[in-house]
Amino acid sequence: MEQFYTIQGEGANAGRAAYFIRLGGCDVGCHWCDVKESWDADVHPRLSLESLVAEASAHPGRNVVVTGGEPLMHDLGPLTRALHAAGMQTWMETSGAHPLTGEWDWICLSPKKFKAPLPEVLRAAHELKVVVFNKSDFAWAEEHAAQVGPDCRLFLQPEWGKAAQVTPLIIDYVKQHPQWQVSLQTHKYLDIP
Ligand SMILES: C[S@@+](CC[C@H](N)C(=O)[O-])C[C@H]1O[C@@H](n2cnc3c(N)ncnc32)[C@H](O)[C@@H]1O
Ligand SMILES: Nc1nc2[nH]cc(C(=O)O)c2c(=O)[nH]1
Ligand code: SF4
Ligand SMILES: [Mg+2]
Repeated sequence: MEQFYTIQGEGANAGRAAYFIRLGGCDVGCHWCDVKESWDADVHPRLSLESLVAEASAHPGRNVVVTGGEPLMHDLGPLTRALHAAGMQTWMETSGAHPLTGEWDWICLSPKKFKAPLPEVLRAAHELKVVVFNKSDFAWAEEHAAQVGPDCRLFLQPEWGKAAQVTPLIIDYVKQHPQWQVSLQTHKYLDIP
């Protein structure tokens, strides 16, 4: 759908330069999704692997975030092998609702109520990032934290439209449950892509 070089705004790698590849297509249907224009894969241009990897490599940063849409709706083996061959680090943003493909240096799993994450993605995640829309989401976050590996880092991120109401709840929760960290969508505050 689009490619851009920016700063990773969210989660464990927030603040680090990264080239984003946003793949079209998502069937999860989050009502608060901030990129609904990504959902229909057919309206976006198809690019060759070679041109995508060449564009990614043309920047000083070596980190590539593959996001979407839902990237795991595609077979990500060829893309991630080509990125690794070009010396790039491969990071993914996923809901985990489709089978895991690709070679990953960092997987950020953001599970959704609308289509459950698969156990194989929960086990492989380096980071669990739960979007908090209301107070019932803390118990739901803990259910998923119980299914990830022991080294997986845990983040709570306010849903953007509810940030004024839920951010104070997240702050209180993290103070009481310090295994969790706050994740903000810092790129929105910085007004960058
Ligand atoms: C647009 S999604 C694309 C990748 C994948 N489909 C997913 O949901 O993880 C990228 C990240 O943005 C988060 N996100 C999407 N809409 C949001 C919103 N309104 N507020 C906060 N986070 C949001 C998702 O949970 C995910 O962590
Ligand atoms: N700067 C920036 N950081 C991000 N982290 C995850 C994003 C995404 O949409 O997947 C995103 C995004 O869209 N922009
Ligand atoms: S899974 Fe990700 S891209 Fe799909 S609707 Fe939800 S937030 Fe948007
Ligand atoms: Mg985004």
